[in-house]
Amino acid sequence: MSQQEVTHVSNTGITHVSETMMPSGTQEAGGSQVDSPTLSAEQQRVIELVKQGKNVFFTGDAGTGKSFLLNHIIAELRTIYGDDVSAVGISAATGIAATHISGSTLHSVLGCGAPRTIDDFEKMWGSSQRIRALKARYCTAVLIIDEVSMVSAEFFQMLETMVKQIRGLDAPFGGLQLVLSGDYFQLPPISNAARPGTPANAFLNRGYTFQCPAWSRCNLECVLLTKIWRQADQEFVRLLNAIRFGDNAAAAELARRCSRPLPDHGSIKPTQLFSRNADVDRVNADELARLPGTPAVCEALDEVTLQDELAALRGAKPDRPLSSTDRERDRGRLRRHEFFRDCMAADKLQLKVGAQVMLLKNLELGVSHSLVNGSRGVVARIITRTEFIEQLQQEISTLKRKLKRDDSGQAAPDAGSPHTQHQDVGKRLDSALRQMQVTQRWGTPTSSLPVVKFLHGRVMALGVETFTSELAGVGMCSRTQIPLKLAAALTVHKCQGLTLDLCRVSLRSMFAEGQAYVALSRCRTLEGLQVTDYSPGCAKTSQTVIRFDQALRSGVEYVDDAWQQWQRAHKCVAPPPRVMSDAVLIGGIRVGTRIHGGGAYGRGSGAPGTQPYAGGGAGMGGAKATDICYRCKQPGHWGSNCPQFGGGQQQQQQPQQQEQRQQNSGPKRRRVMGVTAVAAPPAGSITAFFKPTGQRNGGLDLLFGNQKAVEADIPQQNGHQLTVAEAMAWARDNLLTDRPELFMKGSSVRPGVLVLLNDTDWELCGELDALVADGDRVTFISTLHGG
Ligand SMILES: Nc1ncnc2c1ncn2[C@@H]1O[C@H](COP(=O)(O)OP(=O)(O)OP(=O)(O)O)[C@@H](O)[C@H]1O
Repeated sequence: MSQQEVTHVSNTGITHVSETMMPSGTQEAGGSQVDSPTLSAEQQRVIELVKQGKNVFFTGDAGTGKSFLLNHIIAELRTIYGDDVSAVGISAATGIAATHISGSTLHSVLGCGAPRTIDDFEKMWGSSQRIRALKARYCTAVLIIDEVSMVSAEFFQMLETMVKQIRGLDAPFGGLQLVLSGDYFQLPPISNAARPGTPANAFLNRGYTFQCPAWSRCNLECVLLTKIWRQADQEFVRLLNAIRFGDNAAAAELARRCSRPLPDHGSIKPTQLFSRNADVDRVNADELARLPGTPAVCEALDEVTLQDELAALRGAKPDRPLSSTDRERDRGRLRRHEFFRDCMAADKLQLKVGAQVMLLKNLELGVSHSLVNGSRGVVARIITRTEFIEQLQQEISTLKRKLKRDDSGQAAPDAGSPHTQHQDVGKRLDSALRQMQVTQRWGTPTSSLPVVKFLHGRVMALGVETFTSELAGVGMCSRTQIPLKLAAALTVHKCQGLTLDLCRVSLRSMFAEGQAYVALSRCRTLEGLQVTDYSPGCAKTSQTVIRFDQALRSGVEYVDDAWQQWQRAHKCVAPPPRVMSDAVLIGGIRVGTRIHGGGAYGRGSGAPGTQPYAGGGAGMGGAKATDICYRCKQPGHWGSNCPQFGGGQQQQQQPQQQEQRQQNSGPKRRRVMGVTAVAAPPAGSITAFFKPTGQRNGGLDLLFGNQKAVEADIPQQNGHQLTVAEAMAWARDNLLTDRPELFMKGSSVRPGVLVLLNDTDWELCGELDALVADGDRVTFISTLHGG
């Protein structure tokens, strides 16, 4: 690889920001270039472990070459997996970190988006393409996660649970090989605080990955990189290392030594780093003013859509018609919504040729040279909307022709991997068609749009994109705007992973742990660094991270009780009011028999108070003829009964059962992560929900009277709140019709049975000791026999 010295050349002659991107990896400390960089022994050791198929986590100070090494690992894996690029999932915690390894964000690689509730993880089942990839191509392959310090414990745990379910293998991450890289002394995950009224299923994104049960299960080989490559000056390294551990005296000393202004480098401007967006915006505006000419002002198209309009757009039936007064009130609420103040895309974006910019959306994910949130570039030209549409039309015709040629087998002989290139073309075409649609709705024919030259050399005319925010029960706010932000100055959160030759760091209002360390460690040399606004206490370090680091260095396993504490805290959050009724399905598979009255009614389908298995309609397993399977996308059955996945063997419903179901009305059910959830019980009772989903012989359903699901009100045990262990024992004693040893082993479930508490892996909730409250749902899923 050759060094990619990135300079942004504008046609004004001004060259802003000199920075070196990670993929280069050919810099010696101090900045001199070497022709063929050699890996150090410790870096080489990591490569060997990866080649041996081990799950690996490597860490080290800022500048120890983690991203550099990852690029080498990716190259090695390419030689192992050849053209099958999708065999290696290349991801990072943030969009900008992903650009350093030519990958995508972890959210997009695994398809869960940025989750707001636990239910959002079900999106991972949403793409049949991704599921096929996870099940088949990824079977023997690798998932790479860079900047893993910014992935939360809860996120990591949910991913592990979901990947395991999707792949149908109980091994950690369903047997995927993991390569994790990051430095926990740098920026932590951004977590959300739970407040009274926060929904019980809100996703709070808490903790460091090493605090969740999945981490220890992954059996990671941990390697500590010790050689710092970014900085050669040992005095600089010493100060940075002290700041890493929260030494504010060292931060003060560095600030004093680097307080002088930087020498004038002519057209090359230092990158300015701030903790807060407001400072970044101010500096960017000043820098823009310095560029010649009048700025093009690009106005956003802001819209609000009421709940019933939204439902209609999504093909659903609105709940109830709103009066015109209510509609006006809701519209007002949406227009005043904070989204329009906080949206990353400005309402009036000012651009000039030569302006430094950063992309705010992931475009064309998964193609080579993906453009992602955080990609840096410079405005090369400004064109009108009409010109943009013409260019896009030409591009669309070219892409269509190319696709057609590929389809007819006339791909160029040197095409490398025709399959991958074909996919790239398809994705680019999709993206171009989408852009055409959105951009035609925005602005006027003479509105300005930028042509941007990105860091890896790609020049691209940008249309607009839509940013949205939904206000539950009211509607949706949306802003359609060019997905760019001025970037002569950056927030520290956006600069993690960069190596800079010249930078000016403001230490004002550093609010996060590791933030000052990240900012100060970007620069190669003391000579290239200017520090302003020192404030006492700016160097912050997490004590948890220090303890983890100590454990790592002494080779012992790190353990704390954060996991249990979060679960207890989460339980204190008041769940949203839920309505009790008797049996309604919302888009789910059906469902089971309700057994009232605890032990007395407990056994089998013929027990008093039970209702027979009731399907959801004319299709298989309760699906209606119009219901679409998420797995094969065919109508008439749900994923759990998909014939292509071994389902569909259960009997078609009897008319009597259909009739029974039509009579049911009540507990609202949703599909959550491939299982069925049920609404709250009457006050005073405790309800657990059992969903044995074994599919063939030996499946849990056989043990529960051959029922797909069983619900039960469990009497309070021994006067205290029920634990999952007690709920399970009760189920064994009262509901099981056969072979308890296939359900439980000792006081726990037998291996191969997954347990979810309120749709969350029970490991996140304290396993056997987790408390079950009124309305909680306990779900058992057999992963054996294709369950
Ligand atoms: N073996 C090597 N030979 C030459 N240069 C190297 C080597 N390893 C790393 N470097 C260089 O060191 C610099 C820092 O590397 P890199 O950015 O990968 O570190 P990092 O550990 O990922 O840093 P951070 O944690 O701050 O993101 C880069 O300029 C990179 O090219």
